[in-house]
Amino acid sequence: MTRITEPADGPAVVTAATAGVPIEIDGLGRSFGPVHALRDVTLTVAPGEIVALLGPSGSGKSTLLRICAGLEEPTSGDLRFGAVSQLGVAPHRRDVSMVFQHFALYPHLTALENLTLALRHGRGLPKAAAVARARETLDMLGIGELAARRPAKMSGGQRQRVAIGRALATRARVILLDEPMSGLDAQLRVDLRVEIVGLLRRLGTTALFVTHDQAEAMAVGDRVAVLSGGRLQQIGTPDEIYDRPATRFVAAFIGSPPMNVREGRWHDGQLHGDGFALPAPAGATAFGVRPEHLVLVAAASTGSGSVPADAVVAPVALASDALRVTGEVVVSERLGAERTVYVRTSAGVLAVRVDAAEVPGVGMRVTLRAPLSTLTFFDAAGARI
Ligand SMILES: Nc1ncnc2c1ncn2[C@@H]1O[C@H](COP(=O)(O)OP(=O)(O)OP(=O)(O)O)[C@@H](O)[C@H]1O
Repeated sequence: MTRITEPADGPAVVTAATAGVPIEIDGLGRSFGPVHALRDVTLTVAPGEIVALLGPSGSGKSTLLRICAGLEEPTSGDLRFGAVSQLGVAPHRRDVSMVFQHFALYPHLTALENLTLALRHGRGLPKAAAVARARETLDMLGIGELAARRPAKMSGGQRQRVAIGRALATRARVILLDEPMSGLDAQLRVDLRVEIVGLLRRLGTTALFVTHDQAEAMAVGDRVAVLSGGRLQQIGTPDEIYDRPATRFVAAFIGSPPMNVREGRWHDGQLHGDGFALPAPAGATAFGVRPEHLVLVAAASTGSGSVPADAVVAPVALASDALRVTGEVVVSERLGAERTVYVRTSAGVLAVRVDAAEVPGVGMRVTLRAPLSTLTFFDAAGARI
């Protein structure tokens, strides 16, 4: 049960959590004619857990969310909230609340009235209780001063805060958020996501959060579910998804820039490709290496002769290097404390993450190295070996 207390020195706060129910998505499929929007998706969300649904456009994220909301029926599989199947249960009979990409606030109502209406009609609260809950929720979101304002007189960020407030105010045990912050500017998105996560945690609501922004998914989700072509590629904590991608798709989708992936042919214990040959497990058809695992060593040729190959001292013993390619720096991008350097090698253009203090200039000849322990191998079906 959620409990509200009123501290002497501030707005009401929710002190107890665990209001959420578990969600079991069990072999869900959804076809639209020949289009398989979802294929055999199975995942469980724990009570109070936030799972981010991440994938490119058309991967099935919204369809999965709409099935959870009851706006769409699956073609196969089951959906349970707290062990109770929701198939055939009308949206308004499900204990869910949804936040859409577009605010969908009533334009003729103030912020307070928008929330109050949802609580009176959606949850059947008596007027006084609905107004009190609405005010408290606006305060929790730091927008109490907007209570009397209509949507037309709010900024986009304020409108979306009110829309999120309306969904959270209902205290539904499942909250579904469909790209709730797209359309807002970058800084506002970061601020708002911190607030949303904080609120969801305080309320203990089970949440599914759809986004195609991987940084947002990794920041918001206790776990991230990566979808591609209607299939669940992997579900795991942000660390698991990043450090141990289950498939080649996840490896190349997560990370900025993502993992460098190169194809080859395996024989005699090695993966052979254009410009490389590596010791590799049997069945490997591709290897991947994260940009931060490549060690960049200057190998420039100057007018007076060669610079020593290890002019930039690398903390990796040469003998253990599985990968060693040479090339030329083609782009160098400064990103805060780090720099991403793109190097054209015989194995194609590889992205390398270096400390911003290291400045390999464009046109510089460099060697890239990586020990075997940092390489990931994939089989012909794209699964990690
Ligand atoms: N009502 C529909 N009728 C026909 N096809 C549909 C319908 N809804 C979704 N689809 C198709 O199902 C697939 C998945 O769509 P969905 O909207 O779930 O993807 P998404 O990952 O949410 O994409 P986006 O990030 O662009 O919103 C797409 O190929 C889409 O065209």
